[in-house]
Amino acid sequence: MSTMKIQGGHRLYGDVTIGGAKNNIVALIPASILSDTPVKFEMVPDILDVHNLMLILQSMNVSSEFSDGKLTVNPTNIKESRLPSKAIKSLRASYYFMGALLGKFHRAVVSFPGGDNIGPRPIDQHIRAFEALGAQVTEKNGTVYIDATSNGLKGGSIFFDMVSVGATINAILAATKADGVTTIHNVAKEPEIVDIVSFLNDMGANISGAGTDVIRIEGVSRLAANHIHTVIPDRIEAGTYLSLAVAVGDGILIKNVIPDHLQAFTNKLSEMGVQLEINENSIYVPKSQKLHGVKITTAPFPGFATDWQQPITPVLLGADSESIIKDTIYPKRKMHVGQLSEMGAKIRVTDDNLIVIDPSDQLRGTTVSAGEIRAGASLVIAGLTAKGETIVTNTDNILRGYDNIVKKLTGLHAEVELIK
Ligand SMILES: CC(=O)N[C@H]1[C@@H](OP(=O)(O)OP(=O)(O)OC[C@H]2O[C@@H](n3ccc(=O)[nH]c3=O)[C@H](O)[C@@H]2O)O[C@H](CO)[C@@H](O)[C@@H]1O
Ligand SMILES: C=C(OP(=O)(O)O)C(=O)O
Repeated sequence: MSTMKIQGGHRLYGDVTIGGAKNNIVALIPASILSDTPVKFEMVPDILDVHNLMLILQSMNVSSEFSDGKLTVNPTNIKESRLPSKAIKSLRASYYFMGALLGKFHRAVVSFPGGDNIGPRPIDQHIRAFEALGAQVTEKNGTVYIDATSNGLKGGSIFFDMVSVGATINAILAATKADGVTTIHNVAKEPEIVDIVSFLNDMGANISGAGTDVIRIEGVSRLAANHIHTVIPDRIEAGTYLSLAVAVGDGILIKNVIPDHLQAFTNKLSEMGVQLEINENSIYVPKSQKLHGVKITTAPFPGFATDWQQPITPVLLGADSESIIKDTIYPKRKMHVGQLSEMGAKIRVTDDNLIVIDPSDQLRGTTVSAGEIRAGASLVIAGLTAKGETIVTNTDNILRGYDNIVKKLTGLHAEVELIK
């Protein structure tokens, strides 16, 4: 595990370019095994999740090459094989191989995924989707066995109990090559879902309704990549740099963003009193003046993302009144709270799982641990605002999903160092 050393208390300035979205590429890579030809992506973030997905591909005899933000995946010699459980457990999105392998071979054997420690993360809705398509699903010793080889994979109707990004994408991956028509109700509408559908349709899939509550899929037998697919900008990384810019910036331009994907976040910043300059694909954050406390309730897209609640917390510590965060998606997602308290933040969790943030004096640097990716982002921003040195341990959790973070921070004149 690596460690990050931060010398806090300096104002930051300049510009930063947002990379491709983690939650987009981690679905696109498993989806690429459905193709009958090599697939190319650009604007691929250099994050540990991508490298671990490449290891999983390799175990299936799928070659991949990654350099300079360009990734090629060649699934033409794919073989069914045992997937490496260490890599599978290193990230959440390895569960997309369930849907992708089911679509490709009509069966899949995949261990339970890993990912962030943010409270219970069941996969019952994914399983419900596979069963609705005719698969039999069993679980033994932490491994999920999904099999539709006896009667084939057939289109069906899927009704989700709750809106789930992962279950929606897994259902799409499985149904794309199933026999007949599938309708999926109560689906997630995140931009990453709209993009994966556009990637699959571009290869010959027949999927409509992405971005609405119901997706309809007419199965096809062959997919072939015709174009290089560009990964969409990471709206969570953008929210992280927006937070940093408000917390400690003297004028920061955030480039390569889709402002529409950020509306819930930028609206909250405006409500706090931040005067953002929102352009077509960039946002300028001037030095902030007085900030007001706000109430935040996380929700599925287009609501305020759960993945933003921790990065925005150090900004709320600098407000002139109390703020309250209610995470409806992951009510127990609070790994940053104790660590921020160690730095002197006035922050607490109530019995009913609200995070209450009071105006706090200047934080002080100390050693804290990045319990998960967004808690880690929160601590990095806090460390940049704090007096003295902050050591963030367990930074592999941050490197799972933040592209070139040290380079980007030093580009903004931060004093940050990664110790491997
Ligand atoms: C790789 C990826 O894209 N990760 C994102 C994805 O995770 P992920 O896809 O795992 O999250 P979901 O959208 O599935 O989870 C939403 C809610 O549904 C619940 N649920 C989900 C599936 C299921 O079968 N049963 C069930 O009860 C979850 O516990 C959670 O409370 O969406 C989350 C919510 O926006 C984000 O925080 C993650 O960054
Ligand atoms: C929860 C997250 O990631 P994952 O689903 O990959 O664990 C996240 O990106 O904030």
